[in-house]
Amino acid sequence: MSSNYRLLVKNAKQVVLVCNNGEQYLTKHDMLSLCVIENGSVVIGSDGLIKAVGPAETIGAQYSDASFKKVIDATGMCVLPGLVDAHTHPVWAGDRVHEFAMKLAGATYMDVHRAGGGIHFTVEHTRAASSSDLLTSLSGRLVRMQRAGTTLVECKSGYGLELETELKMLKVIEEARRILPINISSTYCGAHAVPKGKTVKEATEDILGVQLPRLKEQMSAGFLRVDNIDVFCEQGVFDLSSTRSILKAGKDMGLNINFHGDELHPMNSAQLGADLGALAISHLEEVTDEGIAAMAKAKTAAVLLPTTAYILRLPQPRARDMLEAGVIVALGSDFNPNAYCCSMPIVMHLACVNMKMTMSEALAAATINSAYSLGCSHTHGSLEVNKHGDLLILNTTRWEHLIYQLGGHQELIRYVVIKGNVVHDNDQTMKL
Ligand SMILES: N=CN[C@@H](CCC(=O)O)C(=O)O
Ligand SMILES: [Zn+2]
Repeated sequence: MSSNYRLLVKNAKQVVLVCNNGEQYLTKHDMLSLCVIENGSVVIGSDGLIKAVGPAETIGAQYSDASFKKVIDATGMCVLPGLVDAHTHPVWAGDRVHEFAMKLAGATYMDVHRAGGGIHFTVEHTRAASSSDLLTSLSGRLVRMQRAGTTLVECKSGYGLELETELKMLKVIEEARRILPINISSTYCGAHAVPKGKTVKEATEDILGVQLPRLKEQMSAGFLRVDNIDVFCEQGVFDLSSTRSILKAGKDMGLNINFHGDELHPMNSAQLGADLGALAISHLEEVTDEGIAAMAKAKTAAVLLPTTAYILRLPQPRARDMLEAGVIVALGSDFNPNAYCCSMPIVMHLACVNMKMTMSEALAAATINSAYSLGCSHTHGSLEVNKHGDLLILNTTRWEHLIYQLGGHQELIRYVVIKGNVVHDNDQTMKL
């Protein structure tokens, strides 16, 4: 074997594959015993795809004649798949640190929203911002996520609420996709709030009659690639019937349904999503038993967002009930001006402590299941041959340290690799 390969990661103390049978998602007990190789190596080809992963000795013998552009000796270190952040709102101008103070003093999310703050505050600032300023701040946020181990991230629009700004945001996401190594799944979220001065009916008509047709044109012309459609289905935002018509129209355009539901009130969003064949529903703090059963049956992923309940002091999503019912549970940071968190390791920690998930469940949720929620688990979310060579190398001998050491990821993550290229090399890591 003498062809050229991009990367060899050799002799790692642990290589966490997550799964190794081409599973598209994991549920129930399969989330409890992840596939881990002790003393393993990984080979990534010049196309950025994984060519081999297995015991270090076997790989060493098989590839003894091969040449590699880069070799990383991972002795005493752990390798795991790049993390997948299944829910973020990273394109915006104007932070909301002042609202954080209001919420700490007792205001609820909806108190702030109804008073014209919250999403409305961000919409005003994002409408006024230039594309280049939005791209600069988006890039900084994505680099921060990447340093914390995220290699695939879902990015929503949704702070425009009218055609021009929604398109501006989606184009900024498209540009980030072009210039940055991180993988992006792009989501149109024009129904993130009812714009000031409009009724739900008028906002829905604008989305159906103006925004979606224009988006379709832009996509067909190859100017934009959008993967998912989202709606905030909530009391005082989009009701069940407007949500249904918007999601259905998006699906007819070929977009995956992936929306906000059952967050602050039980809306039967889970049942609606299951009925429409949604790939994912996020939040679900108020999901009912019927909603959980419907999602398990329809294989609609539940994207749980531990930062939301933490920051807003809401009841925690019922992760254990969902896991026991066989729902495909995924995780997201929900990065947005309300929940300013770029770190999936912190999200996994919160999921374990506050939502009672095990560390294995949290890692499966933040890799293969998050990839499934974005329709990408055939290419991402585990270390298997022919998948993308996206991985993390931790300066520790057990992978669980990434979750255990709250906020310790900056010291633990030595390398972040995307398609076999090192995109982050932190030689300040410490064995702690
Ligand atoms: N709940 C709706 N949307 C976001 C919050 C967005 C914002 O407050 O700007 C969420 O997922 O938490
Ligand atoms: Zn959200």
